[in-house]
Amino acid sequence: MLTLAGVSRSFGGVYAVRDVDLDVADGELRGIIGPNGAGKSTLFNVIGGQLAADSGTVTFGGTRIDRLPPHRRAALGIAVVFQGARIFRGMTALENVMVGAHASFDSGFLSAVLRLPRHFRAERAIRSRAVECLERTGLADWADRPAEALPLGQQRALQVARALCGQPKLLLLDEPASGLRAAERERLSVLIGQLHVDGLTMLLVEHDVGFVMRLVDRVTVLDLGAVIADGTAAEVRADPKVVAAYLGKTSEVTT
Ligand SMILES: Nc1ncnc2c1ncn2[C@@H]1O[C@H](COP(=O)(O)OP(=O)(O)OP(=O)(O)O)[C@@H](O)[C@H]1O
Repeated sequence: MLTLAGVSRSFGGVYAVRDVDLDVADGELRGIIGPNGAGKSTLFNVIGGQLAADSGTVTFGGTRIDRLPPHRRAALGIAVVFQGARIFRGMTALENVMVGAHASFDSGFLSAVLRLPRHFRAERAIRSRAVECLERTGLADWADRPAEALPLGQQRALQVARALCGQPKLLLLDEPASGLRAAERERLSVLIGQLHVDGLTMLLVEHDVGFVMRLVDRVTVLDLGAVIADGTAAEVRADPKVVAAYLGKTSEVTT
């Protein structure tokens, strides 16, 4: 479904991502790990379109996407959950999720302004889809609460719900577990596991190695921008290159 071939991106002459090849199959949950500064976020942003690659190609569902802006990639079915709790304050949880659906509905600006029936039909459809997404992420009881009143774990789930509301084919998650307490982490892990069972293709970039290893089908390990290992959790854990990359760094491969 997603293929990267020879993707590189540098900042000021220093490679953040270097000659990366990556193949994510339909329905796969792929983890991307690596020590601090390994290039995980840069790679994530190159796939989502927030950063342009200097060279290489990114193909999604057979279409070259590496020159497309983020909104065009979103329209093709790539949804992104960024680092940190990016919620719309002053809006309810339900409204936050509804925002995620607007990209995939074309009710048109003019009909919205003129309040045409088509616009109302679209709004109703968006609302009911958003309610489903809240239910799917365990947030139904929070629907009418201001988004900022939700605990951090629920705010993360809300970001996932918003992404799901656009009915993506590929969900990109950048460090979704960061800052969460153990119980919240566990709930998020169950949610991602359930989406995987439902068949959603996901790419999980995460600092917390243990969180990734328990969840994913395959793990890709980056170090200094390059892929140093790719395989099942057990294969990657036993790889001397991976152990060496993590030695003396703040993250522990065994956590
Ligand atoms: N906008 C930028 N400008 C300059 N250098 C950058 C920029 N973004 C990333 N880098 C550099 O690119 C390298 C990879 O950074 P990146 O944030 O992708 O790594 P990471 O694996 O996500 O790290 P972390 O786990 O600490 O978030 C680092 O050396 C970083 O300093």
